[in-house]
Amino acid sequence: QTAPGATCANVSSTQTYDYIIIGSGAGGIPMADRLSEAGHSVLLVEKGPPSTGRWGGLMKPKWLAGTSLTRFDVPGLCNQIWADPVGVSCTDVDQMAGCVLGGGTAVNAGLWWKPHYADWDTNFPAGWQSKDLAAATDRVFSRIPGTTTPSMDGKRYLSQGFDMLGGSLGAAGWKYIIPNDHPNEKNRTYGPSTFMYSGGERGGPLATYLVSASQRKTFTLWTNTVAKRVVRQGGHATGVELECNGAGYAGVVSVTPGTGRVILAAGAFGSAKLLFRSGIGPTDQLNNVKNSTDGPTMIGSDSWINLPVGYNLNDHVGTDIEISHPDVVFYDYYGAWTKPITNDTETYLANRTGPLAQAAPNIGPMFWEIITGADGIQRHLHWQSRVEGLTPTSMTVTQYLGTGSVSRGRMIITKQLNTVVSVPPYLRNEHDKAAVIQGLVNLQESLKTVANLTWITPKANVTAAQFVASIPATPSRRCSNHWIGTAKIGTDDGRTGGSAVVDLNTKVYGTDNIFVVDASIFPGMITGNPSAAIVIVSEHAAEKILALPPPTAA
Ligand SMILES: Cc1cc2nc3c(=O)[nH]c(=O)nc-3n(C[C@H](O)[C@H](O)[C@H](O)COP(=O)(O)OP(=O)(O)OC[C@H]3O[C@@H](n4cnc5c(N)ncnc54)[C@H](O)[C@@H]3O)c2cc1C
Repeated sequence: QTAPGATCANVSSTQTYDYIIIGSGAGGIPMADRLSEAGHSVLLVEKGPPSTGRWGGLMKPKWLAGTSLTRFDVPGLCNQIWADPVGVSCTDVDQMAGCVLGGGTAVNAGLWWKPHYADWDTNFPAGWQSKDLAAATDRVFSRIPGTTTPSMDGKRYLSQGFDMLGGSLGAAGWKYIIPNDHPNEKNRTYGPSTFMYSGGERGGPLATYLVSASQRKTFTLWTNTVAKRVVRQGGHATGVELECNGAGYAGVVSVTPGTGRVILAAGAFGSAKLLFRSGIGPTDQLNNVKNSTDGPTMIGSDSWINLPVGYNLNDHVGTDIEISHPDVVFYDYYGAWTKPITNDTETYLANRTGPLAQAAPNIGPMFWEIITGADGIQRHLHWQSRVEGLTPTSMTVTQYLGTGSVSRGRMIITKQLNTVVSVPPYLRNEHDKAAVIQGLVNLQESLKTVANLTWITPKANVTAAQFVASIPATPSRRCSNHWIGTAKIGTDDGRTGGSAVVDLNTKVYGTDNIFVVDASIFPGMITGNPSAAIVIVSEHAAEKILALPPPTAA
Protein backbone atom coordinates (compact mmCIF):
# COMPACT_ATOMS: atom_id res chain seq x y z
CA GLN A 1 0.00 0.00 0.00
CA THR A 2 2.98 2.36 0.32
CA ALA A 3 3.18 4.95 -2.41
CA PRO A 4 6.71 5.22 -3.83
CA GLY A 5 8.70 7.86 -2.01
CA ALA A 6 6.00 8.48 0.59
CA THR A 7 6.77 8.26 4.28
CA CYS A 8 3.30 7.06 5.15
CA ALA A 9 1.29 4.28 3.55
CA ASN A 10 -2.02 5.37 2.09
CA VAL A 11 -5.00 3.57 3.50
CA SER A 12 -6.93 1.31 1.19
CA SER A 13 -10.07 2.97 -0.14
CA THR A 14 -12.00 -0.31 -0.14
CA GLN A 15 -11.12 -1.81 3.24
CA THR A 16 -13.58 -0.85 5.99
CA TYR A 17 -13.81 -1.81 9.66
CA ASP A 18 -16.75 -2.46 11.98
CA TYR A 19 -14.87 -0.63 14.71
CA ILE A 20 -12.02 1.85 14.55
CA ILE A 21 -10.49 2.37 18.00
CA ILE A 22 -8.10 5.27 18.46
CA GLY A 23 -5.48 4.81 21.17
CA SER A 24 -3.98 1.64 22.59
CA GLY A 25 -3.91 2.43 26.30
CA ALA A 26 -5.82 1.12 29.30
CA GLY A 27 -9.13 1.87 27.57
CA GLY A 28 -8.34 0.95 23.96
CA ILE A 29 -6.64 -2.44 24.22
CA PRO A 30 -9.31 -4.30 26.23
CA MET A 31 -12.00 -2.81 23.99
CA ALA A 32 -10.20 -4.06 20.86
CA ASP A 33 -10.02 -7.53 22.35
CA ARG A 34 -13.67 -7.72 23.36
CA LEU A 35 -15.02 -6.37 20.07
CA SER A 36 -12.84 -8.64 17.93
CA GLU A 37 -13.75 -11.58 20.16
CA ALA A 38 -17.41 -10.87 19.32
CA GLY A 39 -16.59 -11.39 15.64
CA HIS A 40 -16.26 -7.78 14.48
CA SER A 41 -13.48 -6.42 12.35
CA VAL A 42 -11.45 -4.04 14.49
CA LEU A 43 -8.74 -1.55 13.61
CA LEU A 44 -6.68 -0.25 16.54
CA VAL A 45 -4.83 2.96 15.65
CA GLU A 46 -1.90 4.01 17.87
CA LYS A 47 0.14 7.13 17.23
CA GLY A 48 3.24 5.91 19.06
CA PRO A 49 5.81 3.22 18.27
CA PRO A 50 5.87 -0.33 19.66
CA SER A 51 6.99 -0.46 23.31
CA THR A 52 7.51 -3.89 24.90
CA GLY A 53 9.71 -6.45 23.15
CA ARG A 54 6.80 -8.73 22.27
CA TRP A 55 5.46 -6.05 19.90
CA GLY A 56 8.76 -5.16 18.29
CA GLY A 57 9.91 -2.42 20.67
CA LEU A 58 13.59 -1.58 20.46
CA MET A 59 14.40 0.99 23.18
CA LYS A 60 16.75 -0.50 25.73
CA PRO A 61 19.93 0.02 27.77
CA LYS A 62 23.12 -1.80 26.79
CA TRP A 63 22.62 -4.60 29.29
CA LEU A 64 19.45 -5.70 27.48
CA ALA A 65 21.19 -5.88 24.07
CA GLY A 66 20.68 -9.25 22.48
CA THR A 67 17.53 -9.95 24.52
CA SER A 68 13.95 -9.47 23.39
CA LEU A 69 13.37 -7.14 26.36
CA THR A 70 13.04 -3.34 26.24
CA ARG A 71 13.00 -0.60 28.86
CA PHE A 72 9.23 -1.04 28.98
CA ASP A 73 9.44 -4.69 29.98
CA VAL A 74 11.72 -4.37 32.99
CA PRO A 75 9.89 -3.09 36.10
CA GLY A 76 13.07 -1.57 37.54
CA LEU A 77 13.42 0.67 34.47
CA CYS A 78 9.92 2.18 34.63
CA ASN A 79 11.30 5.51 35.86
CA GLN A 80 13.20 5.97 32.60
CA ILE A 81 10.18 7.90 31.32
CA TRP A 82 11.36 10.79 33.54
CA ALA A 83 15.04 10.55 32.57
CA ASP A 84 14.50 10.09 28.85
CA PRO A 85 10.99 10.82 27.59
CA VAL A 86 12.00 11.57 23.98
CA GLY A 87 10.07 9.43 21.52
CA VAL A 88 7.97 8.01 24.35
CA SER A 89 5.96 10.84 25.91
CA CYS A 90 3.29 12.78 24.02
CA THR A 91 4.62 16.03 22.59
CA ASP A 92 1.22 17.67 22.11
CA VAL A 93 0.19 17.49 25.79
CA ASP A 94 1.51 19.85 28.49
CA GLN A 95 1.54 16.97 31.00
CA MET A 96 3.34 13.63 31.08
CA ALA A 97 1.56 10.96 29.04
CA GLY A 98 2.80 7.87 27.22
CA CYS A 99 2.50 8.03 23.44
CA VAL A 100 3.64 4.49 22.69
CA LEU A 101 1.87 1.19 22.17
CA GLY A 102 0.12 0.55 25.49
CA GLY A 103 -0.13 4.27 26.34
CA GLY A 104 0.11 4.78 30.09
CA THR A 105 0.14 1.02 30.67
CA ALA A 106 3.52 0.83 28.89
CA VAL A 107 5.23 3.60 30.85
CA ASN A 108 3.60 3.52 34.26
CA ALA A 109 4.82 1.93 37.48
CA GLY A 110 2.32 -0.93 37.15
CA LEU A 111 0.38 -0.17 40.35
CA TRP A 112 -2.83 -2.13 40.10
CA TRP A 113 -5.81 -1.68 42.40
CA LYS A 114 -9.16 -3.37 42.72
CA PRO A 115 -11.44 -0.35 43.24
CA HIS A 116 -13.26 0.46 46.48
CA TYR A 117 -17.04 0.29 46.01
CA ALA A 118 -17.27 4.04 46.66
CA ASP A 119 -15.03 4.69 43.63
CA TRP A 120 -18.02 3.76 41.49
CA ASP A 121 -20.90 4.61 43.80
CA THR A 122 -19.72 8.15 44.63
CA ASN A 123 -18.96 9.15 41.08
CA PHE A 124 -20.66 7.07 38.44
CA PRO A 125 -24.27 7.12 37.18
CA ALA A 126 -26.88 4.34 37.19
CA GLY A 127 -25.70 1.21 35.42
CA TRP A 128 -22.12 2.01 36.46
CA GLN A 129 -22.37 1.42 40.20
CA SER A 130 -20.16 -1.08 42.06
CA LYS A 131 -22.73 -3.85 41.72
CA ASP A 132 -22.90 -3.24 37.96
CA LEU A 133 -19.11 -3.30 37.64
CA ALA A 134 -18.60 -6.49 39.69
CA ALA A 135 -18.59 -8.87 36.73
CA ALA A 136 -16.22 -6.70 34.70
CA THR A 137 -13.94 -6.41 37.75
CA ASP A 138 -13.81 -10.20 38.05
CA ARG A 139 -13.01 -10.56 34.37
CA VAL A 140 -10.17 -8.04 34.59
CA PHE A 141 -8.64 -9.51 37.73
CA SER A 142 -8.86 -13.06 36.44
CA ARG A 143 -6.82 -11.99 33.38
CA ILE A 144 -4.51 -9.62 35.24
CA PRO A 145 -4.49 -10.67 38.90
CA GLY A 146 -1.51 -8.54 39.90
CA THR A 147 1.12 -9.41 42.44
CA THR A 148 2.60 -8.04 45.66
CA THR A 149 5.87 -9.96 45.03
CA PRO A 150 6.93 -9.23 41.45
CA SER A 151 10.34 -10.94 41.77
CA MET A 152 9.92 -14.51 40.53
CA ASP A 153 11.39 -16.02 43.70
CA GLY A 154 8.53 -14.52 45.69
CA LYS A 155 10.89 -12.37 47.79
CA ARG A 156 10.67 -8.63 48.38
CA TYR A 157 14.04 -6.97 47.91
CA LEU A 158 15.20 -3.90 49.82
CA SER A 159 12.14 -3.95 52.03
CA GLN A 160 13.74 -1.92 54.86
CA GLY A 161 11.69 1.18 54.03
CA PHE A 162 8.52 -0.85 53.86
CA ASP A 163 9.31 -2.57 57.15
CA MET A 164 10.12 0.66 58.96
CA LEU A 165 7.13 2.68 57.81
CA GLY A 166 4.64 -0.19 57.69
CA GLY A 167 5.77 -1.37 61.12
CA SER A 168 5.37 2.15 62.50
CA LEU A 169 1.84 2.47 61.14
CA GLY A 170 1.01 -0.97 62.54
CA ALA A 171 2.29 0.10 65.95
CA ALA A 172 0.07 3.19 65.74
CA GLY A 173 -3.01 1.02 65.18
CA TRP A 174 -3.28 0.95 61.39
CA LYS A 175 -4.33 -2.48 60.08
CA TYR A 176 -2.17 -4.55 57.72
CA ILE A 177 -4.00 -5.93 54.67
CA ILE A 178 -3.24 -7.45 51.31
CA PRO A 179 -4.94 -4.58 49.49
CA ASN A 180 -6.67 -6.32 46.59
CA ASP A 181 -8.02 -9.04 48.91
CA HIS A 182 -9.78 -6.28 50.85
CA PRO A 183 -10.56 -3.52 48.34
CA ASN A 184 -13.21 -2.00 50.59
CA GLU A 185 -10.91 -1.60 53.58
CA LYS A 186 -9.40 1.78 52.89
CA ASN A 187 -9.59 3.43 56.30
CA ARG A 188 -6.41 3.36 58.40
CA THR A 189 -5.10 0.31 56.58
CA TYR A 190 -1.71 -0.32 54.98
CA GLY A 191 -0.11 -2.98 52.87
CA PRO A 192 2.34 -3.81 50.12
CA SER A 193 2.04 -2.37 46.62
CA THR A 194 0.21 -4.48 44.07
CA PHE A 195 1.54 -4.44 40.52
CA MET A 196 0.10 -5.68 37.22
CA TYR A 197 3.47 -7.34 36.54
CA SER A 198 3.66 -11.02 35.63
CA GLY A 199 6.60 -13.30 35.04
CA GLY A 200 8.92 -10.59 36.36
CA GLU A 201 7.95 -8.34 33.42
CA ARG A 202 5.48 -5.52 32.80
CA GLY A 203 2.46 -7.66 31.94
CA GLY A 204 -0.89 -5.83 31.98
CA PRO A 205 -3.10 -5.23 28.91
CA LEU A 206 -0.13 -5.43 26.49
CA ALA A 207 0.61 -8.99 27.64
CA THR A 208 -2.98 -10.25 27.88
CA TYR A 209 -5.79 -8.50 25.98
CA LEU A 210 -3.57 -7.39 23.10
CA VAL A 211 -2.15 -10.89 22.72
CA SER A 212 -5.57 -12.51 22.36
CA ALA A 213 -6.80 -9.73 20.05
CA SER A 214 -3.79 -10.07 17.78
CA GLN A 215 -4.43 -13.77 17.31
CA ARG A 216 -7.68 -12.98 15.48
CA LYS A 217 -7.78 -12.45 11.73
CA THR A 218 -10.38 -9.73 12.25
CA PHE A 219 -7.98 -7.60 14.27
CA THR A 220 -5.60 -5.05 12.76
CA LEU A 221 -3.09 -2.88 14.64
CA TRP A 222 -1.46 0.21 13.12
CA THR A 223 1.29 1.78 15.22
CA ASN A 224 3.01 5.11 14.41
CA THR A 225 -0.32 6.24 12.98
CA VAL A 226 -1.91 9.50 14.12
CA ALA A 227 -5.66 10.07 14.03
CA LYS A 228 -6.47 13.65 13.14
CA ARG A 229 -10.25 13.68 13.43
CA VAL A 230 -13.42 11.70 13.08
CA VAL A 231 -14.96 12.30 9.66
CA ARG A 232 -18.67 12.71 10.13
CA GLN A 233 -21.87 13.69 8.37
CA GLY A 234 -24.04 15.29 11.00
CA GLY A 235 -23.98 12.95 13.97
CA HIS A 236 -22.78 9.95 12.00
CA ALA A 237 -19.11 9.03 11.67
CA THR A 238 -18.08 7.60 8.34
CA GLY A 239 -14.42 7.16 9.14
CA VAL A 240 -11.27 8.61 10.64
CA GLU A 241 -8.77 10.91 8.98
CA LEU A 242 -5.17 9.95 9.67
CA GLU A 243 -2.34 12.46 9.38
CA CYS A 244 1.12 11.47 8.27
CA ASN A 245 3.60 11.41 11.11
CA GLY A 246 6.57 10.27 9.03
CA ALA A 247 5.58 6.62 9.35
CA GLY A 248 2.40 4.54 9.66
CA TYR A 249 -0.70 5.25 7.59
CA ALA A 250 -2.30 8.37 6.15
CA GLY A 251 -5.65 9.13 4.52
CA VAL A 252 -9.23 8.46 5.49
CA VAL A 253 -10.02 5.00 6.83
CA SER A 254 -13.71 4.16 6.73
CA VAL A 255 -16.02 2.32 9.08
CA THR A 256 -18.37 -0.29 7.68
CA PRO A 257 -21.06 1.77 5.91
CA GLY A 258 -24.21 2.12 8.01
CA THR A 259 -23.17 -0.02 10.97
CA GLY A 260 -19.54 0.86 11.71
CA ARG A 261 -18.47 2.73 14.83
CA VAL A 262 -15.56 4.85 16.05
CA ILE A 263 -14.28 4.56 19.62
CA LEU A 264 -11.98 7.22 21.02
CA ALA A 265 -9.56 5.80 23.61
CA ALA A 266 -6.75 8.33 23.23
CA GLY A 267 -6.62 9.31 26.92
CA ALA A 268 -8.03 12.24 28.89
CA PHE A 269 -6.18 14.76 26.72
CA GLY A 270 -5.98 12.81 23.45
CA SER A 271 -9.68 11.95 23.21
CA ALA A 272 -10.73 15.49 24.10
CA LYS A 273 -8.37 16.81 21.43
CA LEU A 274 -9.86 14.45 18.84
CA LEU A 275 -13.36 15.58 19.78
CA PHE A 276 -12.34 19.24 19.37
CA ARG A 277 -10.76 18.51 15.98
CA SER A 278 -13.95 16.69 14.98
CA GLY A 279 -16.07 19.75 15.76
CA ILE A 280 -17.34 18.47 19.11
CA GLY A 281 -16.83 20.67 22.17
CA PRO A 282 -17.35 24.19 23.51
CA THR A 283 -17.47 26.85 20.80
CA ASP A 284 -14.38 28.69 22.09
CA GLN A 285 -12.27 25.53 21.64
CA LEU A 286 -13.76 24.69 18.25
CA ASN A 287 -12.89 28.21 17.13
CA ASN A 288 -9.28 27.59 18.16
CA VAL A 289 -9.28 24.53 15.89
CA LYS A 290 -10.97 26.52 13.15
CA ASN A 291 -8.17 29.10 13.40
CA SER A 292 -5.43 26.47 13.28
CA THR A 293 -3.91 24.57 10.37
CA ASP A 294 -6.98 22.33 10.65
CA GLY A 295 -9.22 25.18 9.50
CA PRO A 296 -9.61 24.24 5.84
CA THR A 297 -10.62 20.63 6.56
CA MET A 298 -12.64 21.16 9.72
CA ILE A 299 -16.33 20.28 9.62
CA GLY A 300 -18.55 23.33 9.07
CA SER A 301 -19.78 25.22 12.12
CA ASP A 302 -23.38 24.31 11.25
CA SER A 303 -22.45 20.73 12.19
CA TRP A 304 -20.61 21.54 15.41
CA ILE A 305 -21.88 19.77 18.50
CA ASN A 306 -21.66 21.96 21.58
CA LEU A 307 -20.64 19.72 24.50
CA PRO A 308 -18.59 20.51 27.65
CA VAL A 309 -15.52 18.58 26.50
CA GLY A 310 -12.44 19.49 28.58
CA TYR A 311 -14.40 20.58 31.65
CA ASN A 312 -14.61 18.32 34.71
CA LEU A 313 -10.85 17.71 34.48
CA ASN A 314 -9.46 15.99 37.54
CA ASP A 315 -6.28 14.38 38.86
CA HIS A 316 -5.26 13.13 42.28
CA VAL A 317 -4.03 16.08 44.32
CA GLY A 318 -0.48 15.04 45.13
CA THR A 319 1.13 16.25 48.35
CA ASP A 320 4.67 15.00 48.97
CA ILE A 321 6.15 14.60 52.42
CA GLU A 322 9.65 13.32 53.14
CA ILE A 323 10.95 11.44 56.16
CA SER A 324 14.25 9.74 56.84
CA HIS A 325 15.21 6.83 59.04
CA PRO A 326 18.56 5.06 59.45
CA ASP A 327 17.06 1.67 58.52
CA VAL A 328 16.06 2.80 55.01
CA VAL A 329 18.27 1.58 52.14
CA PHE A 330 18.28 3.40 48.81
CA TYR A 331 18.70 1.61 45.48
CA ASP A 332 19.77 3.63 42.47
CA TYR A 333 17.16 2.63 39.92
CA TYR A 334 18.11 5.48 37.58
CA GLY A 335 21.67 4.17 37.70
CA ALA A 336 20.38 0.78 36.50
CA TRP A 337 20.24 2.28 33.00
CA THR A 338 23.91 3.19 32.57
CA LYS A 339 25.73 1.63 35.53
CA PRO A 340 23.68 -1.31 36.74
CA ILE A 341 24.85 -3.63 39.50
CA THR A 342 26.04 -6.66 37.54
CA ASN A 343 24.70 -9.20 40.00
CA ASP A 344 21.24 -7.60 39.71
CA THR A 345 21.16 -7.60 35.91
CA GLU A 346 22.39 -11.19 35.89
CA THR A 347 19.74 -12.48 38.27
CA TYR A 348 17.09 -10.49 36.41
CA LEU A 349 18.12 -11.88 33.03
CA ALA A 350 18.59 -15.43 34.35
CA ASN A 351 15.31 -15.82 36.22
CA ARG A 352 13.55 -12.45 36.60
CA THR A 353 14.50 -12.06 40.25
CA GLY A 354 16.03 -9.32 42.34
CA PRO A 355 15.53 -5.55 42.68
CA LEU A 356 15.12 -5.00 38.93
CA ALA A 357 11.99 -7.18 38.95
CA GLN A 358 10.46 -4.53 41.24
CA ALA A 359 9.15 -1.12 40.23
CA ALA A 360 11.45 1.85 40.59
CA PRO A 361 12.00 3.49 43.01
CA ASN A 362 11.09 0.75 45.46
CA ILE A 363 7.42 1.60 45.98
CA GLY A 364 5.63 0.85 49.24
CA PRO A 365 4.08 0.72 51.71
CA MET A 366 0.74 2.02 50.54
CA PHE A 367 -1.73 3.24 53.14
CA TRP A 368 -5.23 4.63 53.20
CA GLU A 369 -7.50 6.80 55.28
CA ILE A 370 -11.02 8.16 54.82
CA ILE A 371 -11.72 11.66 56.12
CA THR A 372 -15.29 12.85 56.57
CA GLY A 373 -15.51 16.55 55.77
CA ALA A 374 -17.63 19.23 57.40
CA ASP A 375 -19.70 19.01 54.20
CA GLY A 376 -20.49 15.37 55.02
CA ILE A 377 -18.49 13.99 52.09
CA GLN A 378 -16.14 11.07 52.71
CA ARG A 379 -12.81 11.73 51.03
CA HIS A 380 -10.32 8.95 50.36
CA LEU A 381 -6.61 9.48 50.89
CA HIS A 382 -4.20 7.04 49.27
CA TRP A 383 -0.60 7.38 50.50
CA GLN A 384 2.14 6.01 48.27
CA SER A 385 5.69 5.64 49.63
CA ARG A 386 8.93 5.28 47.72
CA VAL A 387 12.57 5.11 48.67
CA GLU A 388 14.07 8.32 47.32
CA GLY A 389 14.58 11.86 48.52
CA LEU A 390 17.19 14.33 49.68
CA THR A 391 19.18 11.85 51.81
CA PRO A 392 20.26 8.22 51.24
CA THR A 393 17.88 7.14 54.02
CA SER A 394 14.87 9.17 52.80
CA MET A 395 11.41 8.05 51.91
CA THR A 396 9.10 10.32 49.95
CA VAL A 397 5.44 9.67 50.57
CA THR A 398 2.81 11.14 48.29
CA GLN A 399 -0.66 11.70 49.62
CA TYR A 400 -3.27 11.43 46.86
CA LEU A 401 -6.68 12.96 47.46
CA GLY A 402 -9.11 10.82 45.46
CA THR A 403 -12.70 9.65 45.85
CA GLY A 404 -14.90 12.41 47.23
CA SER A 405 -12.78 15.29 45.94
CA VAL A 406 -14.98 18.09 44.64
CA SER A 407 -12.51 20.39 42.85
CA ARG A 408 -12.40 20.31 39.06
CA GLY A 409 -10.33 22.00 36.39
CA ARG A 410 -10.36 22.45 32.66
CA MET A 411 -8.22 21.52 29.64
CA ILE A 412 -8.23 23.40 26.38
CA ILE A 413 -6.63 23.25 22.94
CA THR A 414 -4.33 25.93 21.55
CA LYS A 415 -4.19 27.20 17.98
CA GLN A 416 -1.01 25.12 17.66
CA LEU A 417 -3.21 22.10 18.44
CA ASN A 418 -1.57 21.33 21.78
CA THR A 419 -3.62 20.55 24.85
CA VAL A 420 -3.12 22.64 27.98
CA VAL A 421 -4.41 22.43 31.54
CA SER A 422 -5.91 25.92 31.69
CA VAL A 423 -7.53 25.52 35.12
CA PRO A 424 -5.63 23.15 37.46
CA PRO A 425 -8.07 20.92 39.31
CA TYR A 426 -6.30 21.05 42.67
CA LEU A 427 -7.76 22.19 46.00
CA ARG A 428 -10.34 24.60 44.67
CA ASN A 429 -12.71 23.55 47.46
CA GLU A 430 -12.14 24.29 51.16
CA HIS A 431 -13.20 20.80 52.27
CA ASP A 432 -10.83 19.17 49.81
CA LYS A 433 -8.06 21.26 51.37
CA ALA A 434 -9.20 20.41 54.89
CA ALA A 435 -9.04 16.66 54.10
CA VAL A 436 -5.49 16.97 52.79
CA ILE A 437 -4.44 18.84 55.94
CA GLN A 438 -6.25 16.48 58.30
CA GLY A 439 -4.66 13.45 56.64
CA LEU A 440 -1.24 14.95 57.18
CA VAL A 441 -1.98 15.78 60.82
CA ASN A 442 -3.10 12.19 61.36
CA LEU A 443 0.08 10.81 59.81
CA GLN A 444 2.28 13.10 61.92
CA GLU A 445 0.42 11.87 64.99
CA SER A 446 0.82 8.21 63.98
CA LEU A 447 4.58 8.55 63.47
CA LYS A 448 5.40 10.83 66.40
CA THR A 449 6.86 8.14 68.67
CA VAL A 450 8.95 6.35 66.01
CA ALA A 451 12.55 6.33 67.25
CA ASN A 452 15.13 7.96 64.98
CA LEU A 453 12.57 9.11 62.41
CA THR A 454 13.22 12.62 61.07
CA TRP A 455 10.68 14.76 59.26
CA ILE A 456 12.47 16.46 56.38
CA THR A 457 9.35 17.94 54.77
CA PRO A 458 7.43 19.48 56.41
CA LYS A 459 9.87 20.37 59.14
CA ALA A 460 8.78 20.01 62.77
CA ASN A 461 8.17 23.75 63.20
CA VAL A 462 5.77 23.98 60.22
CA THR A 463 2.13 23.09 60.74
CA ALA A 464 0.30 20.84 58.30
CA ALA A 465 -1.95 23.74 57.28
CA GLN A 466 1.03 26.04 56.63
CA PHE A 467 2.74 23.31 54.66
CA VAL A 468 -0.26 22.50 52.45
CA ALA A 469 -0.82 26.21 51.82
CA SER A 470 2.84 26.65 50.84
CA ILE A 471 2.72 24.24 47.88
CA PRO A 472 1.30 25.88 44.75
CA ALA A 473 -1.84 24.17 43.43
CA THR A 474 -0.27 23.78 40.00
CA PRO A 475 0.37 20.65 37.92
CA SER A 476 4.13 21.05 38.31
CA ARG A 477 3.79 20.69 42.10
CA ARG A 478 0.62 18.65 42.62
CA CYS A 479 0.26 16.49 39.49
CA SER A 480 -0.15 12.73 39.88
CA ASN A 481 -0.45 11.80 36.17
CA HIS A 482 -3.90 10.38 36.83
CA TRP A 483 -5.85 12.69 34.58
CA ILE A 484 -9.53 11.94 34.06
CA GLY A 485 -12.89 13.51 33.37
CA THR A 486 -12.73 15.54 30.13
CA ALA A 487 -15.64 13.71 28.48
CA LYS A 488 -17.81 12.85 31.45
CA ILE A 489 -20.35 10.02 31.38
CA GLY A 490 -23.86 10.87 32.58
CA THR A 491 -27.53 11.32 31.83
CA ASP A 492 -27.42 15.13 31.86
CA ASP A 493 -26.85 15.80 28.17
CA GLY A 494 -24.23 18.53 27.85
CA ARG A 495 -25.89 19.97 24.74
CA THR A 496 -28.76 21.23 26.88
CA GLY A 497 -26.89 22.61 29.87
CA GLY A 498 -25.89 19.32 31.49
CA SER A 499 -22.35 18.23 32.32
CA ALA A 500 -22.12 14.95 30.40
CA VAL A 501 -20.38 14.39 27.07
CA VAL A 502 -21.22 10.70 26.69
CA ASP A 503 -24.38 8.80 27.56
CA LEU A 504 -24.63 5.66 29.66
CA ASN A 505 -23.48 3.57 26.68
CA THR A 506 -20.40 5.82 26.34
CA LYS A 507 -21.82 7.28 23.10
CA VAL A 508 -21.14 10.95 22.45
CA TYR A 509 -24.35 12.98 22.71
CA GLY A 510 -25.58 14.17 19.36
CA THR A 511 -23.94 11.29 17.50
CA ASP A 512 -25.09 7.78 16.71
CA ASN A 513 -21.78 5.95 16.37
CA ILE A 514 -18.97 7.86 18.12
CA PHE A 515 -17.92 6.61 21.55
CA VAL A 516 -15.33 7.53 24.19
CA VAL A 517 -13.91 4.78 26.41
CA ASP A 518 -10.92 5.75 28.54
CA ALA A 519 -10.03 7.92 31.52
CA SER A 520 -11.94 10.83 29.94
CA ILE A 521 -15.36 9.49 30.91
CA PHE A 522 -14.70 9.21 34.67
CA PRO A 523 -17.05 11.67 36.40
CA GLY A 524 -14.83 11.92 39.48
CA MET A 525 -11.59 10.72 41.00
CA ILE A 526 -11.17 7.26 42.46
CA THR A 527 -9.10 6.12 45.44
CA GLY A 528 -5.91 4.77 43.87
CA ASN A 529 -3.89 4.78 40.65
CA PRO A 530 -6.50 4.45 37.94
CA SER A 531 -5.32 2.00 35.26
CA ALA A 532 -7.13 -1.08 36.59
CA ALA A 533 -10.36 0.92 36.95
CA ILE A 534 -10.01 2.15 33.35
CA VAL A 535 -9.61 -1.45 32.13
CA ILE A 536 -12.74 -2.37 34.12
CA VAL A 537 -14.62 0.54 32.53
CA SER A 538 -13.51 -0.67 29.11
CA GLU A 539 -14.71 -4.22 29.80
CA HIS A 540 -18.08 -2.89 30.95
CA ALA A 541 -18.39 -0.45 28.05
CA ALA A 542 -17.64 -3.22 25.55
CA GLU A 543 -20.62 -5.15 26.87
CA LYS A 544 -22.86 -2.09 26.55
CA ILE A 545 -21.67 -1.23 23.04
CA LEU A 546 -22.07 -4.80 21.81
CA ALA A 547 -25.64 -4.84 23.13
CA LEU A 548 -26.66 -1.70 21.20
CA PRO A 549 -28.75 -1.90 18.07
CA PRO A 550 -26.95 -0.71 14.91
CA PRO A 551 -26.82 3.06 14.31
CA THR A 552 -29.99 4.52 12.89
CA ALA A 553 -28.83 7.63 11.07
CA ALA A 554 -26.88 7.46 7.85
C1 LIG B 1 4.50 8.25 34.27
C2 LIG B 1 3.16 7.67 34.63
C3 LIG B 1 3.07 6.75 35.67
C4 LIG B 1 1.84 6.20 36.02
N1 LIG B 1 1.79 5.22 36.99
C5 LIG B 1 0.61 4.54 37.16
C6 LIG B 1 0.57 3.35 37.95
O1 LIG B 1 1.58 2.88 38.47
N2 LIG B 1 -0.63 2.70 38.08
C7 LIG B 1 -1.76 3.17 37.49
O2 LIG B 1 -2.83 2.56 37.66
N3 LIG B 1 -1.74 4.29 36.73
C8 LIG B 1 -0.58 4.94 36.52
N4 LIG B 1 -0.55 6.01 35.65
C9 LIG B 1 -1.80 6.43 35.02
C10 LIG B 1 -2.31 5.46 33.96
O3 LIG B 1 -1.26 4.89 33.23
C11 LIG B 1 -3.29 6.19 33.06
O4 LIG B 1 -4.31 6.72 33.88
C12 LIG B 1 -3.93 5.29 32.01
O5 LIG B 1 -2.97 4.66 31.20
C13 LIG B 1 -4.88 6.10 31.15
O6 LIG B 1 -5.53 5.22 30.26
P1 LIG B 1 -6.24 5.77 28.94
O7 LIG B 1 -6.70 4.58 28.17
O8 LIG B 1 -7.20 6.80 29.34
O9 LIG B 1 -5.09 6.53 28.13
P2 LIG B 1 -3.61 6.10 27.76
O10 LIG B 1 -3.21 4.87 28.49
O11 LIG B 1 -2.78 7.32 27.92
O12 LIG B 1 -3.70 5.71 26.23
C14 LIG B 1 -3.98 6.62 25.21
C15 LIG B 1 -3.27 6.17 23.94
O13 LIG B 1 -3.79 6.89 22.85
C16 LIG B 1 -2.74 7.24 21.98
N5 LIG B 1 -3.17 8.41 21.20
C17 LIG B 1 -3.41 9.66 21.68
N6 LIG B 1 -3.81 10.47 20.68
C18 LIG B 1 -3.83 9.71 19.57
C19 LIG B 1 -4.15 10.00 18.21
N7 LIG B 1 -4.55 11.23 17.82
N8 LIG B 1 -4.03 9.01 17.30
C20 LIG B 1 -3.63 7.76 17.67
N9 LIG B 1 -3.32 7.45 18.96
C21 LIG B 1 -3.42 8.40 19.88
C22 LIG B 1 -1.57 7.49 22.89
O14 LIG B 1 -0.34 7.38 22.21
C23 LIG B 1 -1.77 6.39 23.95
O15 LIG B 1 -1.12 5.21 23.58
C24 LIG B 1 0.67 6.60 35.32
C25 LIG B 1 0.75 7.51 34.28
C26 LIG B 1 1.99 8.05 33.92
C27 LIG B 1 2.06 9.03 32.79
